[in-house]
Amino acid sequence: MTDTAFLRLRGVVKKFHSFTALHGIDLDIREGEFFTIVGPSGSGKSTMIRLLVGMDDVTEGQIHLRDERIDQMPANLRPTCMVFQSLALFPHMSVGQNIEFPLKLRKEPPAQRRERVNELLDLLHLPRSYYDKRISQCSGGERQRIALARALAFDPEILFFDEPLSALDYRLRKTLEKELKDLHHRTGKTFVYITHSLEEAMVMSDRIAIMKDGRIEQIATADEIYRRPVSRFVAEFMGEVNLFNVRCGHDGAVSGPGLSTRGDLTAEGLPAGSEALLMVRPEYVQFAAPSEQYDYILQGRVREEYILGSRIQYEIEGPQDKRITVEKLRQNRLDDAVGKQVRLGFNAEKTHLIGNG
Ligand SMILES: Nc1ncnc2c1ncn2[C@@H]1O[C@H](COP(=O)(O)OP(=O)(O)OP(=O)(O)O)[C@@H](O)[C@H]1O
Repeated sequence: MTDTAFLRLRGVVKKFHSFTALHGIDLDIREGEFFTIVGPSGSGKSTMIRLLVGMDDVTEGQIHLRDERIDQMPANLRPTCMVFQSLALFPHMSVGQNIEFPLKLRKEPPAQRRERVNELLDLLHLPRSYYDKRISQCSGGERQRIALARALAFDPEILFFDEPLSALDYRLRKTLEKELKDLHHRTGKTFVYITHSLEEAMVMSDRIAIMKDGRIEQIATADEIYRRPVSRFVAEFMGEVNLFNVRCGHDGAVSGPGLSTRGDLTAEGLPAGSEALLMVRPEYVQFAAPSEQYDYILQGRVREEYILGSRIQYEIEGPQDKRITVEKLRQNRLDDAVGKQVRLGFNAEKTHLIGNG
C-alpha cells in the first residue's frame, strides 16, 4: 500500500432536487488499501459509490484517479469495477463462461481465457471442475465467489463492493469476510467497500470512514475509531459504550455526577471549564473490591445479565439512573449477579474524552 492518494475526492456534493445527499466530501483513498465506508441507512454510502463508479453525476466537486479527473468520464471508460449486492451473474451460462465474459469482451484467445479462468477459480478456492457447472447449481456463497472472480477478470484498478455479504447467513458471511481480506492481500488491489455492518468493516479494513447524514464524521483505522471516536455518534456507532457528562474544572480536574475521581486527574487537551463526554468501553469497567483503587469509582446495582456466548454483559443501574454496561469474559462471570450492589472502577488510561459533549 502506498501513502499517496490514489482516488481523490474534493468537495463532492450530490443533490437530488432540493435534498443534499452528500455535503462536500473530501476523501483520499490510497493505492492497495482496503477502505470501508460505513454508516447507518440513508447516510449516503450508496450515493458515494454510485458517483465513484459513474452510475450517477456529481453536482459539484471533483473525483481524481491518480492524476486523471474521472467525474466527467462515462462509467464504461473508468478503470474500475463493481461487485453488486444482488448478483448479476448470467444464470443460463456456466461458471466458466461467466468468469471469462470480460476476457471475451477483450477478445482474448480461448486457450488464454481458459488458463486465466483456472487461475481465478484457484484464487477464489473454487474447484476447476466448476468451469462447466451451471450457475443455478451453485450455492449462495459460491455465487459470491464467482461474481468476485468475474470482477477480477476485468482486471480493474479498484474494486467497489456494495454490501456484497448482506444477504448471506452469519456463518457464510464470516467465512467470506476472511476470504475477502485474504483476497485483498493476494491481489494487492484497492478495495472500496460499503456496509452498514461495523463488525464487517472492523474485520477487513485498513481504514474506515464513518458517514452520517451525507458527511464523513471520522476516517481512521478501526482501532483508532474504537478507542478515540471524535463524537458521540461515532462512539455509539462503534459498539457498546459508556458515556458520562463531565466538566473539566479550572484546576484541570475532571468531575461528573456520581463519579468519584482521584484528585489529581486532569483532562488533557480540553480547556478548563469546558464540558465533555468521558468514554469508557464496557470491557474496561471492573467490579472493584472495596480496597481496590481505580481512577474513577461509582456505585450501582446489577439490573440484568446477558449471556453472549463467550462474553457476559451486565446492565448496571448507576447514580442518577445512569445505565452502565460492563462486559466480562465468561470465565470471569460474577456469581448471582442480578440485584447485587456493586462498586465499579476504571482507569483514566482506558478512557477517552470527547469535547463539546
Ligand atoms: N435518486 C434519489 N432521489 C432522491 N433521493 C435519493 C436518491 N437516492 C438516494 N437518495 C437519498 O439520499 C440519502 C442517501 O441515500 P443512500 O442510498 O446513499 O444511503 P445509504 O447510506 O447507502 O443507505 P442504505 O444503507 O439504506 O443503502 C437518503 O436520504 C436517500 O433517500
